Amino acid sequence: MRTATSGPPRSGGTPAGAPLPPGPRLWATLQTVRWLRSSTSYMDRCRARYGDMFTLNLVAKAAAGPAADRGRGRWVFLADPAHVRQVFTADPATVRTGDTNRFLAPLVGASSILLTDEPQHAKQRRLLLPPLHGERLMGYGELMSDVAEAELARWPIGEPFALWPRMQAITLEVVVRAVFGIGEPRRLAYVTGLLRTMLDRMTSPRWLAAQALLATAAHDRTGALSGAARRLVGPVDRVVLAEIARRRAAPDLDRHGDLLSLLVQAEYEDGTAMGDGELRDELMTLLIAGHESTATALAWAFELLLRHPDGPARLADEADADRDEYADAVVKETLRLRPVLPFVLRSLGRPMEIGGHPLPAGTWLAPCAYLIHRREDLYPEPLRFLPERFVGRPAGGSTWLPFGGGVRRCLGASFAQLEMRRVLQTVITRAELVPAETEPEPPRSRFITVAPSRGARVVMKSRRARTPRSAPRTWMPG
Ligand code: HEM
Repeated sequence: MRTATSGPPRSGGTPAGAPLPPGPRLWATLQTVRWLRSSTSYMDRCRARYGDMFTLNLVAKAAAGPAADRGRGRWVFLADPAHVRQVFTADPATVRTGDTNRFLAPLVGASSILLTDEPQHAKQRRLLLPPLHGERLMGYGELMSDVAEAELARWPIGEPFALWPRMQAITLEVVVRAVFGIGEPRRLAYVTGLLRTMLDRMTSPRWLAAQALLATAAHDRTGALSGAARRLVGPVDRVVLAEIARRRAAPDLDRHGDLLSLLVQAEYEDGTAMGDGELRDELMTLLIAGHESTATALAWAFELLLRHPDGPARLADEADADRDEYADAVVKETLRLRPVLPFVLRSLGRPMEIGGHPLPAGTWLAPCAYLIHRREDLYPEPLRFLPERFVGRPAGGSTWLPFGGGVRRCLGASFAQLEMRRVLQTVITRAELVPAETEPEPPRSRFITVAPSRGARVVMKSRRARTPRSAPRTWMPG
């Protein structure tokens, strides 16, 4: 076994022979074990040792599929905002994303927006973006508060429980209702139940281990499903395709406000519309991207806010006065300190020089929100949860990156922030919550997100009756 030393690693050599930025010289398997034990601590240690640009050699080839062969599991982490800006604003033919998301193909389907690159990706974004922004978005605010209200009524008083699964229930119901417009309770329970089962199985350690071992058999470049994946996704697929058929047959489609109805009517620039397969893939993408990440971010928001002196009281006071500034700051600070997706991935379609390092085509880059958010020069006392730093101050374009950036920036960023504000406001104004344990919860990696290790355990001391809102709330778009 080799030991960690500084300087350019031999193992960091590229197919073209140029050395990648420095990084640990351990075998890839050992680096992967350390990464799996705690990806965040490993990133912290590597940044302290190698600086703002370092290379990890991870056993990621199998999990990412054949397209990763060129990257060979070596990821160049970027923790300097100037380097990340350069990547996010680069020509899309040079900096690509589809290949790096290939491992999601069994779940989201080969034509998902997550897996395509320009020019197809831009066409898909033009269709998917409008229903998730502006006026349309505001229409979902009441739905979010109502779902949170109903969920809160089911929580026990005086007993410890984990908030994370409760947040998953809220965000799953919100996204299913927003996407499909299903309000009928039995059908809603059926659809959310199917999705929950699929997601729980696909993010279980057993499934992930099987994926890592069998990934190349599980899907090919076109994203064809393996038998195991098909058994898990099949029932959800059938429900999604049935909803698409129902919507296509609806005589009053233009009166529906749900995302599916809008997408069925949407047209590409050449006047064509999405086929059933494309619609299925985009809907699965929205359902999956739209629920787990928001639930985890909400669990972190409660875990951090409930330990912050005066935080809950200030958020409740402002909510009662129909003001959103502090809630918005809590959301931004939560996503700064605990970005649920700590980094994004890009692959180089052509050579590129970053920070004096010539990087050959095929290199994988990891613009790293987690490390940038912890820079003392950008955020004084970076390890403290201080929502006040965002009150009256907008988040910086290349210094606050929980939603990634450039042409791939999260399509649901505004939706997610609205949902986080509404759920926080509903719960904090209606319930007195305290942390169940005195020790703060450390981060723990789960699938591709980083969640509170104990699931954000709390005790609800009391619950209050609902107070009607006087007027629609104002809010700051993310
Ligand atoms: C707190 C919650 C969320 C977080 C932290 C989050 C984060 C992210 C990140 C980091 C990316 C990758 C961006 C990049 O590669 O530069 C992404 C992409 C995406 N997200 Fe989210 N997301 C959240 C919620 C949502 C919601 C609610 C939806 C939809 C309803 C959504 C839909 C998407 C889609 C469709 C993409 C792919 C965009 C593209 O490739 O063009 N996300 N998200």
